[in-house]
Parts: sequence; structure tokens; C-alpha cells
Amino acid sequence: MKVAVLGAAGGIGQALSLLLKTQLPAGTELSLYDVAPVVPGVAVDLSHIPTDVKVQGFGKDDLASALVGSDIVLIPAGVPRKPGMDRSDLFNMNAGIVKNLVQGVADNCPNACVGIITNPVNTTVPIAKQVLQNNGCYDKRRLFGVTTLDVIRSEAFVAELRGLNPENVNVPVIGGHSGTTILPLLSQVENVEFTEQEIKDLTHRIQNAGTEVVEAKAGGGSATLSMGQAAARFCLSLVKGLQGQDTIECTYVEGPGDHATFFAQPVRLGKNGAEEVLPYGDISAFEKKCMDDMLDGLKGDIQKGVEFVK
Ligand SMILES: NC(=O)c1ccc[n+]([C@@H]2O[C@H](COP(=O)([O-])OP(=O)(O)OC[C@H]3O[C@@H](n4cnc5c(N)ncnc54)[C@H](O)[C@@H]3O)[C@@H](O)[C@H]2O)c1
Ligand SMILES: O=C(O)C[C@H](O)C(=O)O
Repeated sequence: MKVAVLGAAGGIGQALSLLLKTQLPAGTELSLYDVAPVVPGVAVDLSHIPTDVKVQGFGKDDLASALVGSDIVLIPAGVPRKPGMDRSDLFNMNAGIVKNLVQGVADNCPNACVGIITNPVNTTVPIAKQVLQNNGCYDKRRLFGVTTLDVIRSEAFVAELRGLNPENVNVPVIGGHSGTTILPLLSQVENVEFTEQEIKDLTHRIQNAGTEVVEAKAGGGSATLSMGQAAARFCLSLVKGLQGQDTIECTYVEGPGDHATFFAQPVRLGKNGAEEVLPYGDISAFEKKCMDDMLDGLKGDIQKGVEFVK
């Protein structure tokens, strides 16, 4: 198994690479790529941790070597938000970065599973689809927008509010990854009752949690450590799936298209990637209204990505 991280020298990239170095199964190769000259140093640094995961660093001109033979490619390369910005304000800088890196995937490891972390995820994932499709190697089972951060935040906030062990809390989060397109299904949290006001407040907090971090970091970037943890969780679930041990994660994929071409919902990860996009079950009247209100925005974000590549 080979896992490549593109943007590995950044805030997310370094946290994620550390978690992967210590948690990937023995025998895995971990390939770190970045345009920043520090990336070989990040790889050397990690290589001193005694686990059976072989780390190699690749600089700006070595994308092909970083990617060749990869089974999973995670992409956190790109610019993060500063206070006052929306994720969509990152489009001009990040769309081209994702397009070029995914072209590298098409050229060097066309059968890899690709997890896009770079914002705006609602739009960068459709960009990746178009690039793969133009190269004749798009398989909807192998392209994912990583929305796991919304899930782990929901688990943390619900546990905090009710004094529960977060490890026992599960919250599906559907839709997309920005503002109101993030839709936590709090009505499905087992053994917990919320008041209407709690539901409104928690939903608002989860939808704005990225901004909470951006403002707290005061110009120093956005979530990196919690995102590293979220991406590691997603990657390890995907590895288990590819190795034949099916797992379920919420992730932004091309599903049945009931709501939008791309939509985050629970997905069964297996030997071929997204083996099955699962129904998200019954939702409350409040959640239904949130969904109806955000769908046009989500579809617009997707269309922007499609048009960028065309
Ligand atoms: N999906 C999510 O839930 C989520 C969560 C947090 C952040 N993000 C997004 O992830 C991205 C990265 O955030 P960060 O905090 O790690 O930023 P960062 O600035 O700390 O790191 C980004 C890294 O990308 C590298 N990079 C830039 N262009 C590149 C290219 N063409 N090829 C390879 N590497 C390149 C940079 O050199 C840098 O090391 C941002 O777009 C951010 O908005 C997404
Ligand atoms: O909010 C951001 O800009 C980064 C990320 O999407 C997040 O949810 O933390």
C-alpha cells in the first residue's frame, strides 16, 4: 500500500503525515510532496520515528515520482482562509493547484483513490472529477471530498454539551463543506434529546466551526491539527476498506444525485473505494428545511468547478 500526501509540508500536511507515519499498517509507503523546499526535511524528521512505514519526501519537480504506484492520494495543498474570508474566496488560488495536482494523479496513478481536502471542497472535488474524466480515468468510487472534520467537530460539540465520552457519540453530517451546506443530522444522535434551541445553536456552531478556528488563529491560518486528525481517520478507514474490511464514513462523493451531483453522506468504503453510497435515513423537519434552503448554493458551487475545467 502506498499513500501520497500532496501539500505535505503545510499545517495540515505535517500533522496528517505524522499521524499516518504512526498509524498506517506496517509495510505501507508514505510519500510526501510539496512545492516548499522544506519537504525533504519533513520526511527525514518523520523517518526517525520507529514504525514500519517508509517515508520519502519529494520536492517541486518530483510530482511523478511522489505519485507513481500510489493507492491513495490525499490533497491538502493550497492556501487557507484568513479572517473575513469565505471558503469560496480561495477558489482563484486553489482551483488551479488542485487541477494540476489531479492531472499528476491521472498521469501517474490513475487508479488511486483521491481525497480532496483543499478548499473550497464543494468546488475542488468537481474540478478533480472533470480532470480525471478528461483523462479517461474517472471512477466515482475513487474520488472523495474529505468532510470528516465536520463529523469529528459534531462529535466533540455534542459530547461537550451533554458531558458524554466523545468516542461514544456518532453524528452523520451530510451536504457539503461550507456554511449552511454543512448539515449535521442531530436528530439521529442515539440516546440524546435536544431542545429546539439546542439544535439551532449546535447546527450553527458546527456550520461555523471553521470560522471559529480562523478567527482564533487571528490571521495565522485555519484548522490544521483537528483537520490532520480528521484526514487521518478518513485515510485509515479507506485503507481498511481497500484491504477488505468495510467501514462507513460520511464523505462528499458523486452519489445517486437525488439532491446534487456531489453530496456528503454515509458511504461504505471497501475494496474498490466507495462501494456503496448509503441512504442517510429519516431527517427532522428542521433538517429538511436546512437542506431545501442550501441546495441551490451547493449546486452553484459544483457548477463553478465543472465550468473551471471546461
Ligand atoms: N476539507 C477541510 O475540512 C479542510 C479543513 C482545513 C483546511 N482545509 C484547506 O486545506 C488547505 C491547506 O490548509 P493548510 O492550513 O494546510 O495550509 P498551509 O498553507 O499550512 O499548507 C499548504 C501547503 O500547500 C503547499 N502547496 C501550495 N501549492 C502547492 C502545489 N501546487 N503543490 C504542492 N503543494 C503546494 C504549500 O507549500 C504548503 O506547504 C486550504 O485550502 C484549507 O482551506 C480544508
Ligand atoms: O474553515 C476553513 O477555512 C478551513 C476548513 O474548511 C474548516 O472547516 O476548518
